[in-house]
Amino acid sequence: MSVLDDIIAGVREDLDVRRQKLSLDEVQTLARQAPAPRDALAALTPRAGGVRVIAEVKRKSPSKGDLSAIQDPAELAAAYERGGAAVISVLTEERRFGGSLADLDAVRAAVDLPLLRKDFTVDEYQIWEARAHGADLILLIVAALDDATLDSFLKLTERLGMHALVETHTPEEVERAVAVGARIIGVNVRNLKTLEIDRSVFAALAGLIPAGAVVVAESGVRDIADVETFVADGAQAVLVGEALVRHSNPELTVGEFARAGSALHH
Ligand SMILES: O=P(O)(O)OC[C@@H](O)[C@@H](O)c1c[nH]c2ccccc12
Repeated sequence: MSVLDDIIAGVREDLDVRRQKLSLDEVQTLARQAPAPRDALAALTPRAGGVRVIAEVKRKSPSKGDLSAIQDPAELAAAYERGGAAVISVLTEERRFGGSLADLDAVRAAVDLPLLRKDFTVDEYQIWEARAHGADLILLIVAALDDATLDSFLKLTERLGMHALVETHTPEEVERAVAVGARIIGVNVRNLKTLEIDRSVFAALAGLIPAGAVVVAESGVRDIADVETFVADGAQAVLVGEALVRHSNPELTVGEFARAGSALHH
């Protein structure tokens, strides 16, 4: 069983527990009562001379273990916002990433930016749940979904006024993302089946993404030089977790990353 399969098995178990407490019907009602979604696509659409930063609240990961004892996710997200993040990502997967919907709620209450609920979406319930908790963007990992499911999840997401970051790691997955009409396409340079990072995957795949879709480089950003490389290879946005949560001044670092991209356009 790959790491991805293993993570998804846990996600499904945890989801069954939540569904016992709150039915799909009840979550749908909460989603319909939630304040209107913010436009994550607009927030990620490139401006002249700048890379958009999606700054992630990430406590731990299966590859690295504990990353940061984040005492106050709301305070961290507020620092990201002050630093110039375009979107805040909040991991909600519990077992491997130490996240929760409580973290998402805390961040929602603290910032005005669009929020990405970062999880392994394998059930329609999670999409309604994301909206009920104030998310504006969800993650759809192509490797975890068949074509029909990917298509129906993307349609439901957009019907609820949200957008999807459609994550890929191979040329075939980019093709599948494009085929369902994804408007925000991420290239994760970490292979979720082996957890290995290969930054060269970004350049190889970015060129396959048609103009009109927002191109996001995900994972493996260590420093300004990495941001510059991804931007030079076609990234319009970068998704950064570890480098921000480990830094003593995340606000400053978000700003540096956002500017690192823009320097290349002058
Ligand atoms: O911490 P990093 O290397 O900056 O990576 C952030 C983000 O890309 C990573 O958390 C991620 C990308 N795709 C995912 C899918 C599930 C969980 C996590 C992820």
